Amino acid sequence: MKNIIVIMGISGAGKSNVAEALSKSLHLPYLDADDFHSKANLMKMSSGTPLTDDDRWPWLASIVEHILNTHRSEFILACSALKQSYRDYLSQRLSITWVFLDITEHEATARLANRKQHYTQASLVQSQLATLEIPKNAIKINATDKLSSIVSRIELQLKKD
Ligand SMILES: Nc1ncnc2c1ncn2[C@@H]1O[C@H](COP(=O)(O)OP(=O)(O)O)[C@@H](O)[C@H]1O
Ligand SMILES: O=C(O)[C@H](O)[C@@H](O)[C@H](O)[C@H](O)COP(=O)(O)O
Repeated sequence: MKNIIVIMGISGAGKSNVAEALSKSLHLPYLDADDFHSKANLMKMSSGTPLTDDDRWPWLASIVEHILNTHRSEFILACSALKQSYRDYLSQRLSITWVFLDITEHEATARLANRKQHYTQASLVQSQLATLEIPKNAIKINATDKLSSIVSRIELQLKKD
């Protein structure tokens, strides 16, 4: 099975930033689940409407298919993976190490309000937190630490596992 490190958490937790930095540090390819959303999903999120399970299943399926169809055997993936059922689905055909970026509503809302050129609305943070089922089997990281400290901590934990 392909080995994937998934950086998960709500919108604004820092998934894309952390996944990109970790990918550089570990010299592994990086994928962002954001790039796999359909136009309909993007329009929904742009208008501040939360996605439903029905919106997310085909999206998650397309990510798995993409990974299985590439020749690389290891990836870093930034993906919200908010519910345990989504994580179970991704784990069916991929061997996954989970990294959970933990962030408060206040901090995530402030970050999204400042983040430019992105479709996600800060108003989605509440529904993202309501949907989030905190993983039990993840490397848990305080998302407000410095990016370099986050990357070092993840690398340390990966060595222990
Ligand atoms: N560790 C961090 N410290 C401070 N700001 C951060 C940190 N990680 C991410 N950010 C900022 O927070 C915003 C959201 O980060 P991003 O990686 O896009 O999150 P996500 O992919 O989870 O939505 C961006 O503007 C980013 O620059
Ligand atoms: O499952 C979802 O509701 C979405 O995938 C969401 O969690 C994701 O976070 C968006 O793609 C926004 O993108 P950012 O996470 O990069 O803000």
